[in-house]
Amino acid sequence: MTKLTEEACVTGPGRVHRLAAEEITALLPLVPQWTLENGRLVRLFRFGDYSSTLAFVNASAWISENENHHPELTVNYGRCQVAYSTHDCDGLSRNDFICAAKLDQLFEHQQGLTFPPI
Ligand SMILES: C[C@H](O)[C@H](O)[C@H]1CNC2=NC(N)=NC(=O)C2=N1
Repeated sequence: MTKLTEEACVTGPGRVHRLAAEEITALLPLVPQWTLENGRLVRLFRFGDYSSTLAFVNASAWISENENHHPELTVNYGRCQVAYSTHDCDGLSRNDFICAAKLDQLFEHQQGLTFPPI
């Protein structure tokens, strides 16, 4: 199996496979920080300040546009909840797990960045 972060989403009506429960169960360990909530794949990312939160939101938007796969975002000071589901199959698809893995990678990269005080 390839690494989820190295895969690209396959999108568009009729082109997306709706994952069965056992397929979801097999994929969840690959994104251990995410949980299933009301049929969506969800993770709460936390940040030290608002500008870091928005930096993540904007960087995640690049990934969403690049993959043509978009999450629900709930943004507050220091927090961004990301919730994936796939409208094209009215459930979860591999696209949700691919993008979740890419956001995990983005978050880890951002944590390693330090900016000089302005
Ligand atoms: C036509 C285009 O492929 C679809 O509208 C894309 C856009 N972004 C999407 N995002 C999500 N989460 N699910 C989709 O099914 C989806 N489909």
